[in-house]
Amino acid sequence: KEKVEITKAQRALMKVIVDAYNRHKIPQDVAKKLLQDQYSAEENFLLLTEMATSQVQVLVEFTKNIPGFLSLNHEDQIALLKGSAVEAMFLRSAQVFSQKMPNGHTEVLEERIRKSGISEEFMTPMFNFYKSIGELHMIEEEQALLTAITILTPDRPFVKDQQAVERLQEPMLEVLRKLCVLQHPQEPQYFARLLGRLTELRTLNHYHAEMLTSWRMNDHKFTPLLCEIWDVQ
Ligand SMILES: O=C(NC1CCCCC1)[C@H]([C@@H]1CCCCO1)n1c(-c2ccc(Cl)cc2)nc2cc(F)c(Cl)cc21
Repeated sequence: KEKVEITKAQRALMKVIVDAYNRHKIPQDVAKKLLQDQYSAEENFLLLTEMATSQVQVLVEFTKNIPGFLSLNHEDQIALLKGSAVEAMFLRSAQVFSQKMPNGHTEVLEERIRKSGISEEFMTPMFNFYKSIGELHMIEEEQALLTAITILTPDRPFVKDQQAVERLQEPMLEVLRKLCVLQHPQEPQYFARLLGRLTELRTLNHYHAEMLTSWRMNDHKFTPLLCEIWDVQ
């Protein structure tokens, strides 16, 4: 039976990541807004682009707090942010969707999102992902570490020094692995399931540009930042 113990240094690393994650959380009010009123496809699209734009800004701030990130090659820093922004947005959306809500609220939220203007064909993969994240009942340390691990994916397009990124990602993976063993002792496969979600997240990457351009409305307007980050317009 492996005696798992998180070292002082690993606890310190986890604290830096969780503090940064909590400082840079997107306001949960997008869920509240969607629960309050029904919006037109145009209003929903505008809400999404506004939320996604501010989430990218928040993601940059969070990433700057990842120990060692700012010492990476500058082009690689951009490549990591550009390569992970969409996944970080879906991961954050899944975490917002999975948060504990009063009875019946999640169903209303799901209904509102299903009717928000997104094409039917993307609902299944998107909600399958949201529900698989929900089933994990992640604690905030796991959410924060998983977001940092997603950003520090070495094999993003155009990353030159992949080894440097691996050297930053590995300690995060090790802390998360230990945390999973300590947090879910009855479930030895929990860590593997968590990493499996990152594979599912990459498949949503493929759909996102089409999800946006097929939004049931004319004339899809994006902010300049989203044009940079998303492969749209
Ligand atoms: O704003 C959203 N997500 C933000 C993004 C930044 C981080 C915080 C959450 C969108 C909403 C969906 C309805 C129409 C308005 O947009 N959204 C998406 C979503 C994201 C990408 C695409 Cl292409 C389609 C849908 N899934 C969501 C799950 C949820 F629980 C909630 Cl509350 C909102 C969610």
